[in-house]
Amino acid sequence: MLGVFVCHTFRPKQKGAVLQQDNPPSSGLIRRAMDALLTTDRDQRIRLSMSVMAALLMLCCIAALQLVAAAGLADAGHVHWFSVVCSLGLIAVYWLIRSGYSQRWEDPALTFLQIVSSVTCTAVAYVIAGSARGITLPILAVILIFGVFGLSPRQMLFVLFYGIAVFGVALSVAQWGLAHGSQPLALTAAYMVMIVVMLASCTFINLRVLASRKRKLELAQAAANERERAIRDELTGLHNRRFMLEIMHLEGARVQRNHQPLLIAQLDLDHFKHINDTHGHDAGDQVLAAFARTVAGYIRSTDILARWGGEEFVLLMVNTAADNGVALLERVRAAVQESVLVMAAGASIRVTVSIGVAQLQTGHETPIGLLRRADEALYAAKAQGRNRVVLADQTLLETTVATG
Ligand SMILES: Nc1nc2c(ncn2[C@@H]2O[C@H](COP(=O)(O)OP(=O)(O)OP(=O)(O)O)[C@@H](O)[C@H]2O)c(=O)[nH]1
Repeated sequence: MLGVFVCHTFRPKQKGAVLQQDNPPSSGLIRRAMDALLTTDRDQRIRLSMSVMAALLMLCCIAALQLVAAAGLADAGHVHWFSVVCSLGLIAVYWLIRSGYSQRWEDPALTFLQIVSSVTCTAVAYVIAGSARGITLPILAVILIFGVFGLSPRQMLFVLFYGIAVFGVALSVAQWGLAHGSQPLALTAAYMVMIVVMLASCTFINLRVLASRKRKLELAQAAANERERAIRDELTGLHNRRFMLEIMHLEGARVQRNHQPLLIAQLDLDHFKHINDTHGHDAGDQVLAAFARTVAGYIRSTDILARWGGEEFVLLMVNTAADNGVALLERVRAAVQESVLVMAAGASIRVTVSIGVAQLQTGHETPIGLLRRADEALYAAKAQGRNRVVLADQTLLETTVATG
């Protein structure tokens, strides 16, 4: 039963036809029943499966108490009421999660509520279980194991102190409050010691587990930050040469496989040395950053722009035909020509850009070969007077777009 429950609880959302055919005929029925019980929503399914597992555990506890009562060791009336109240509690928790009502709260899985109420029920079970009260200790242990992985450190600390308090009361009631329940005080003390040990150990493990989970997250975050730093250009915020080389190889292989057009453009600011010499290096930096923003505002989200180095940029345009790419680059060129960067000191700086662009030749051309042709086209653009777009392979486009 539990095996079926676990298999169907964590099954993938979609199953292929082949897999479904391989299943025995009853599996469809079981799956439908599981879907009805746990829903098909992945998050809800996890929450409900945990609460159903906790409920099965509590039902085992109830069954054990019923056996104890049947053996005449516990008051049947008390056990009866305990069973009814616990069952109603389990149904209420299941309903709150299944209906989606619990999603209004911070903890939609109701883990904390379930663990605190389970600890309370176990303490009550200790009181009413008579001389068989020892059976409640393993139940408490299993409940606490759920807490180790499901509670925050603060919640777990609450459970620690609450557990000590509620079991302290339960042990006192069982020891001194019930005429039929008394046992040697030393045995009660031994129970209390074991309960405190269990609660404290589980709290310790919870803190360790969460600390290592946090450390793992921090390491993953640090690795992600490091990776981001390694592929970003600090000045412009664009991707850098290293990233562009990686992407060029990946995209190059992909488009060759899928026979899609791929364009690479090299963009180089004109007479940038003059800007540095006239306005200073800081002003040059601001021009580079402003240029990056201008170009980024014109390209599509699927295009990738990177700073290749110095005042040189590379733009990769996937699935783009030569005429469309050249038209876009022409708009970029015009926008750069139009924009004016006003410096704090009052000086206004204008720049122009020369652009060489090439389309990947189907067959065996590598992205590096493509880049070389784009670079040659850029050289041609510079040679023809700058501030223009030159396409490497003129047969792809009737005319080279050239403006002065
Ligand atoms: N401010 C600034 N300048 C840089 C940076 N990287 C490179 N440069 C400068 O960019 C200038 C590039 O000069 P050149 O290669 O002669 O090119 P150019 O002056 O743009 O001339 P053409 O490309 O032929 O139009 C050099 O003066 C570099 O020092 C940077 O990060 N910031």
